[in-house]
Amino acid sequence: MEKLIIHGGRRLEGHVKISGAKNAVLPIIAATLLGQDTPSLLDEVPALEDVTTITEVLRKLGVQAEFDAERHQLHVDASTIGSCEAPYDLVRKMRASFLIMGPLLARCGKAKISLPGGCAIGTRPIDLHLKGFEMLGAHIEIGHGFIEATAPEGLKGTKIYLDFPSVGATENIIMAASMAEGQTILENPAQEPEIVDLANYLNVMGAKIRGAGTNVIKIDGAKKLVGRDYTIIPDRIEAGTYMVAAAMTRGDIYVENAISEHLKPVIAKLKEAGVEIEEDVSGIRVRCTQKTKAVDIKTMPYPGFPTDMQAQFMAMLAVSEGTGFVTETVFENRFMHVDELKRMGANIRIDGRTSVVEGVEKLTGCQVKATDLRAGAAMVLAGLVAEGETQVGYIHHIDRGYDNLVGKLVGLGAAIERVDR
Ligand SMILES: CC(=O)N[C@H]1[C@@H](OP(=O)(O)OP(=O)(O)OC[C@H]2O[C@@H](n3ccc(=O)[nH]c3=O)[C@H](O)[C@@H]2O)O[C@H](CO)[C@@H](O)[C@@H]1O
Ligand SMILES: C=C(OP(=O)(O)O)C(=O)O
Repeated sequence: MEKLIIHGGRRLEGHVKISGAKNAVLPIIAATLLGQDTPSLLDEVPALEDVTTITEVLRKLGVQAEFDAERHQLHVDASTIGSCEAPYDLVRKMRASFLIMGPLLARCGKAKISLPGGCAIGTRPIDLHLKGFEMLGAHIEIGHGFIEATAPEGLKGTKIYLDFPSVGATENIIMAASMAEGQTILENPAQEPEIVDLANYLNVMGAKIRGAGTNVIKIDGAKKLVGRDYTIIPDRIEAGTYMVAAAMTRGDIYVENAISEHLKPVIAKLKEAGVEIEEDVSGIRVRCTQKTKAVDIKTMPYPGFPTDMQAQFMAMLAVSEGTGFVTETVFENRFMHVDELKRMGANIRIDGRTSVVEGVEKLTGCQVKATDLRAGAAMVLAGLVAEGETQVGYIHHIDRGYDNLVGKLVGLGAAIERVDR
């Protein structure tokens, strides 16, 4: 089994370059399905397992898709689509595969996709996606583990209010509505920077989307969208993870490409913890000279504190001065890392949706597992400051979302290696 072996206690310093955002590139790759006539060339595509998986999904649909991981470029020619069906083996690997439903419905008037199922962090239903498709005029049938959506007469623009600002539902609805007849008004959508990136790409393809990033999005359906070149935004969660690494190791890291506008709650909380932050147009410098102070965090949809940074902050709080409260409101079961951190000596107790983290003097290295992607990142961060050796297993979760994690950390002076034993 592949593992990461970390020897803790090294101060991290230097430059790290942030890759393109996983959560922007996945919906954008799904959106390439809408591009007729000309191919799309996507730039700054991170080399991640999730990118490989969604590229395979495109190929299963009969679309030409080539990923050049060295150049970080993905070439997609969706001028013809051969199939509208996504099988379980691929959707199971990555829930974001479900994002092809909106584009397929818009482009082909039908889609059959395996039900994604739950995952470690929660049941993650897709009711809001389906409600949106139905309001746009699609007929939905569920059976034999598949969801089949059809709209033989095409989709029609309408007003849709989302009960919760779901990121995936917002993306799927925008993509479906971009080729619907007439106007769609989406109220209470997600406002994440990745939604704005998707809308920008769709607009470059010929869509008419206004208001992405605000609480109302208006989409005027276009007759046809064409493939276009596009560059993906930097990954704010990857950036935030290295910022926490600087804070925990009392290091000094320049996080190149990080966009401070996208990281406001993370920056605010790091400053509150006593970390020095300097922002400029090319990135963010993070310096820490003392033990961090405990802070409280509560995850919320954007622009609130991101749930995808909760586990990494928990690792930091585990070795901070004082007691911090971590409240998770977005996912119902995103505390799997607590037991793993406890194995390393952390003092954490869970009380419903809140974890109470009492900082300890030191963590000690041991064998732990990455129970999900960000839990895995938290284990690596804890390993960077733990006494002795930490072995992190189940690292396929980490490969889903961190491009060259080991290389980037080694470049900053960490003692970390990937082994297969
Ligand atoms: C590929 C991608 O971009 N993944 C991100 C996306 O996931 P994802 O798009 O799955 O997250 P959502 O915003 O949809 O989910 C947030 C909450 O809404 C619930 N929900 C969602 C849809 C639905 O139809 N019904 C429903 O109840 C979910 O179970 C969850 O509790 O946003 C999450 C929240 O910021 C991030 O943690 C993920 O990294
Ligand atoms: C939960 C995450 O991703 P996904 O929605 O792809 O599972 C994440 O990026 O932390």
